[in-house]
Amino acid sequence: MKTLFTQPLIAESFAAFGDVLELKSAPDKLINQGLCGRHHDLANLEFSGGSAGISLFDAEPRSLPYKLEMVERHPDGSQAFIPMSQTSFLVIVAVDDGGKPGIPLAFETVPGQAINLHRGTWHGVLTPLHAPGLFAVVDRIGPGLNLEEHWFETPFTVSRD
Ligand SMILES: NC(=O)N[C@@H](O)C(=O)O
Ligand code: NI
Repeated sequence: MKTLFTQPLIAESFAAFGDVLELKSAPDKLINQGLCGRHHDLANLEFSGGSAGISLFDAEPRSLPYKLEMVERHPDGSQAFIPMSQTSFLVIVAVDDGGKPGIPLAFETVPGQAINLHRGTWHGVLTPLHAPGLFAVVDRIGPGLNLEEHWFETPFTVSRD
């Protein structure tokens, strides 16, 4: 099996695939009598032919090295994974190469980071690395499957080093 080595999740490296949700160096605006900093409008959300929904995913934590067998994509909408606890998780994405995913990239988040996958981005399913694997997920609610899967002929091994 080919090995994919994880890299830290950095907004610039991830920009082609999605948005990294994290605090800026300073808030865009102070609100609530100055007691809250608003870090404003951090993600590009799309819900073609449907509407935005918020769900809770209670996912089993995985560990590295991780066997990556498939990726999927949602042609009609974006999908955000927002941890409900200060934990890190694994983010797998891949470019599209003529309707199939290219060689995936593996990112590890740090606590305090969340992601929003752009509409149609090939990605691994939600993959916590620690318990609790509780996430809020913002994605499209609407008609149709909005899901395309790709199972690799040979799985990849995802490793930290
Ligand atoms: N299928 C589902 O709701 N979740 C996946 O889209 C995923 O990316 O985890
Ligand atoms: Ni998904």
